Amino acid sequence: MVMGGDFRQVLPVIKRGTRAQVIDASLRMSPLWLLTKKMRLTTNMRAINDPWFSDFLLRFGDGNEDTVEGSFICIPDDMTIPFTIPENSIKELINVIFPSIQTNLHSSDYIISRAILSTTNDSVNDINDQLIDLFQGEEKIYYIFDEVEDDSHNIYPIEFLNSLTHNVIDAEIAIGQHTGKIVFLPRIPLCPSEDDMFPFKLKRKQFPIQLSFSMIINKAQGQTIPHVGVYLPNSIFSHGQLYVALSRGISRENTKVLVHPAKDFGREGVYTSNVVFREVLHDE
Ligand SMILES: Nc1ncnc2c1ncn2[C@@H]1O[C@H](COP(=O)(O)OP(=O)(O)OP(=O)(O)O)[C@@H](O)[C@H]1O
Repeated sequence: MVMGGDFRQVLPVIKRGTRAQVIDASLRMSPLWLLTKKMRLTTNMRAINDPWFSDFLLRFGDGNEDTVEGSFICIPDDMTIPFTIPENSIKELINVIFPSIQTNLHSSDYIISRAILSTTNDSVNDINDQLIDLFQGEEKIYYIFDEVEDDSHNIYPIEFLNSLTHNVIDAEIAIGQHTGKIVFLPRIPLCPSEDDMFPFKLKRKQFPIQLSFSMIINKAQGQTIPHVGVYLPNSIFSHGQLYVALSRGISRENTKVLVHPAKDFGREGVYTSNVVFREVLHDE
């Protein structure tokens, strides 16, 4: 069996887990780790043309970058969007990552090579809303359809009748091995699983799609984003989050960070927190 990974990146999520529990769940702590033959990939192919950027990623990913107050690292000025007031700064970040968007709305090459990453669904939704508002054209509403599983009485609710008008979305695949293919996306039933929010099981029929001009950092893991914006309205809170966000980029020039509000340490530069659990990186 061949496994691949980078312990500088975010670790498996343990709900409400302590640092010790999160570390304990890592493969690094498994007895299997000692029996594994390790091979190291040492060249960052994604950022091959920007050695400074590769080194910077490794420095703070390994927890070796100089810090202030234990965990705050300095982001070089040219990689930052100055924070003024929230609305203006976010607009500026959007303009830098999605320049001339009005003339590129229909270019899939343009759209798939850029994204803004953030920490919470709220900020992601806010940025997605601002970007989708820039698209012109007729708005169509596609209703979701909620039902309680095994509820046989509520057979034809209004939402269901509504759903008959637009049954599928026809879409063109923009990325990956099926690029260019036209596909029909139907609604599929989704059941919110883990959280026992309700005493019954809710089934929601909806289109399995999501705007992705902006996405949360964990969702971006594994992707290459040539023009990446990172919006940090609050501090990074887990191991490897800042590293995953910034290492999606290919160069210092095309990676922009907006920290809100930037913590003032009475010195030049924009500082943001970086969490590194050194125990998973080094045999200690
Ligand atoms: N040998 C190579 N030659 C040229 N480009 C490469 C090579 N290996 C990887 N790349 C490019 O580098 C980028 C990152 O590759 P890949 O997604 O496989 O890395 P990864 O280790 O999974 O990264 P991460 O874990 O950070 O997401 C991709 O754009 C890929 O095309």
